[in-house]
Amino acid sequence: MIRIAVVGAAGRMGRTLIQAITESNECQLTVATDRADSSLVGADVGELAGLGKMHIKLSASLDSCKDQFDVVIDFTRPEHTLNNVALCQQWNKSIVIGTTGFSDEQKQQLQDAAQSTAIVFAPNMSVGVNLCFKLLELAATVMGDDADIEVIEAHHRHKVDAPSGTALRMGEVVADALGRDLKTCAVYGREGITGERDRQTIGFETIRAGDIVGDHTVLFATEGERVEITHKASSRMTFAQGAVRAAKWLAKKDAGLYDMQDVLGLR
Ligand SMILES: NC(=O)C1=CN([C@@H]2O[C@H](COP(=O)(O)OP(=O)(O)OC[C@H]3O[C@@H](n4cnc5c(N)ncnc54)[C@H](OP(=O)(O)O)[C@@H]3O)[C@@H](O)[C@H]2O)C=CC1
Ligand SMILES: O=C(O)C1=N[C@H](C(=O)O)C[C@H](O)C1
Repeated sequence: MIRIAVVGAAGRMGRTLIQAITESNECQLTVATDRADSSLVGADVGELAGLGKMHIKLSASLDSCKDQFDVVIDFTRPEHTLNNVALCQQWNKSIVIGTTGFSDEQKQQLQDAAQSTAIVFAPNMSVGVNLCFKLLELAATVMGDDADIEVIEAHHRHKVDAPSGTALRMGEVVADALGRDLKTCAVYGREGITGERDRQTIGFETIRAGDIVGDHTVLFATEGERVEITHKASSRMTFAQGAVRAAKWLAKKDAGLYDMQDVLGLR
């Protein structure tokens, strides 16, 4: 049995992860934490996730539980994730990271930590989105520089980062396939007198509304036809099940920075 600690356990993904781990035969939830000042600390995490009593209390931090888990699953915020990575480094634990919104400097910190820690870091844990990354490579190669390329994403009103981590990764995949640097060719939203579109750019549009779980479309448009590659998540369970799959896979791995393409054998 792989013993799992879920951090951010009271959050949207945290609660879904508790459910997904409970449904897995090879994993066991042993630790769940959230903000130290949360009024939910001390609550039964099974009840938090709507599953009835599990007799595991929501803890204020990982410190007091370090002998009780093998792998951490973290869907929180970048600063908190980096703290948890430092603890995993110190205690020789593995970590699956779904958190998005990292700066380049923070991503470098993850890369550095992976010298001595096994990390799966992926902006989207669903099988479908990871399949789309492969389809995008092909579409970009075939449609090439003839196409105008736009990445459009929609998420719920509570999301705090934009564009989504998935949209940015989609942009990177397309840019890499076309030999472009996303840092210099990305255009984020448009307003006012923008001038005509530069074909070398990759545009990003963000929608935040209601309870949308996560929609992503990459549009390749030429004069005469359009190709659209779309993924729509209808339940957070798809991300949670992907994260549990990653935790099982990671438990047998040496230090390194991996993503869901590695976990799913798509590399
Ligand atoms: N890779 C993937 O497949 C997916 C990634 N995500 C990403 O996962 C992250 C979380 O999403 P979601 O679950 O919707 O967000 P939520 O805000 O619902 O959950 C985050 C949880 O982490 C807690 N938290 C945040 N900061 C700290 C901290 N410093 N110390 C302790 N606890 C903290 C929050 O507490 P509080 O509410 O008090 O701040 C909250 O309970 C986002 O970055 C999102 O983009 C989401 C879905 C899929
Ligand atoms: O915040 C979310 O909800 C999601 N975030 C991830 C992202 O930023 O790409 C993945 C998913 O689309 C849901």
